[in-house]
Amino acid sequence: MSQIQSDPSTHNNLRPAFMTPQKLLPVEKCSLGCPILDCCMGGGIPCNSITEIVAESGSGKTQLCLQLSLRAQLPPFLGGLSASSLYLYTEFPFPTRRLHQLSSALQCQYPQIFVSNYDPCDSIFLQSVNTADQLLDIMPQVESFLENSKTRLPVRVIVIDSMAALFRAEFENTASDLIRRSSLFFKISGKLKEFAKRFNLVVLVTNQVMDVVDSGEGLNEVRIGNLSGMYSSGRRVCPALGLSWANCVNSRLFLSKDEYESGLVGGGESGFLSRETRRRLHVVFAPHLPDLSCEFVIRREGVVGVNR
Ligand SMILES: Nc1ncnc2c1ncn2[C@@H]1O[C@H](COP(=O)(O)OP(=O)(O)OP(=O)(O)O)[C@@H](O)[C@H]1O
Repeated sequence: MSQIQSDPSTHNNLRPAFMTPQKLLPVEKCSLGCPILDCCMGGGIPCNSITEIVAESGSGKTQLCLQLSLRAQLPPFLGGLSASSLYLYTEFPFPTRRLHQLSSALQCQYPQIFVSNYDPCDSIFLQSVNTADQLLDIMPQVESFLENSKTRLPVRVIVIDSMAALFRAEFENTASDLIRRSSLFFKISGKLKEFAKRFNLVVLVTNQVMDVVDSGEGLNEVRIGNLSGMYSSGRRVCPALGLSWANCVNSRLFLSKDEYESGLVGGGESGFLSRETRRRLHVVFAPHLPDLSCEFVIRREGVVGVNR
C-alpha cells in the first residue's frame, strides 16, 4: 500500500512514495494541426490512453480520425509523433476519397516533409472489422503488428471508427446480452489500454449517440462528466454505448451540430432562408482537461476551429 507523506509546506511531499520522476513526465500529444482545437484539448490527443469522440452521424468524427492518422506522421516539432497509424474501420465503405483529399492538403502544407514520391496514405494501415468478437480476436495480430512491423514509421496510433457500430445490431436488451456486452467492453479496452501504455500509443475511438427520451418523470439518467446535458441538432442525446463503456475510456470529447437560419438569400418575396451548420467540440471528461469547448468547421483540408 502506498503511503502519503504529509508535509503541509510542500505539495511534492503529498505524492505517493512509489511515484517516480519518470511517471511525472508530460504526456506526449498528437496535434490536430489547428491551434484552436489543440488548445481545447490541452495540446492534442494524448498518448498512453484511450480518447473517445462521441457524436451523431455527420458530425465530423471520421474526419477527425483521418486527420489525426495523417498528422501523426509529422515530426514532433510540427506536432506529430513521426508515426504511422492502424485504422480499424467498422462502417463501410472506408472513406478513401476523403483520406486522399486530406492527404493531398497535408502534402501541400508540408512539401519539405512529404517529398514527391512519398504518399502519406501509405503510412495508414487499414483493417476492416465486422463484429466485437472479431475485434477481440484480432488483438494478438494487432500486438504483433505493433511489436514487429517493419513499417517506415513505427505504429503509434490506433483508430477504431466506429466502436458503437460493432455493438449496434448484435446485442439484445436482455440481461445475458448486457453482461456479454460489458464483458467485451472491458476485454477490448483492457487490451487497448495495455497497448497504449506499452507502445505509448494514441488510441482514438468513436461512439454514436442516441436520443434521450423523457419518460415524463424528468430526466434522471446518470450524468457523466461536466456537461449538464448533451444536445445536438436540437435534441437531447447520450452516448450509444452506455455507462460500462464510459468507464473504459480515459477522455471523452463530444461533437455537437446545430442548424441556424443565417440570412435571406435573394430578395423580396422570392428570397429564401439560408441555413448554416454550427459545430462545437466539447470536452466531456478528461483527467488532464478543464471544461472547454470550441466551434469548428469541416473543410476539404480538414477540421479547423473558429473564433466567433
Ligand atoms: N471535403 C469536405 N468539405 C466540407 N465538408 C465535408 C467534407 N467532407 C465531409 N464534410 C462534412 O463532414 C460531414 C461528415 O463528417 P463525418 O463523416 O466525419 O461524420 P461522422 O460523425 O463520422 O458521421 P458517421 O457517424 O455517419 O460516420 C458531412 O456531413 C459534411 O458536412
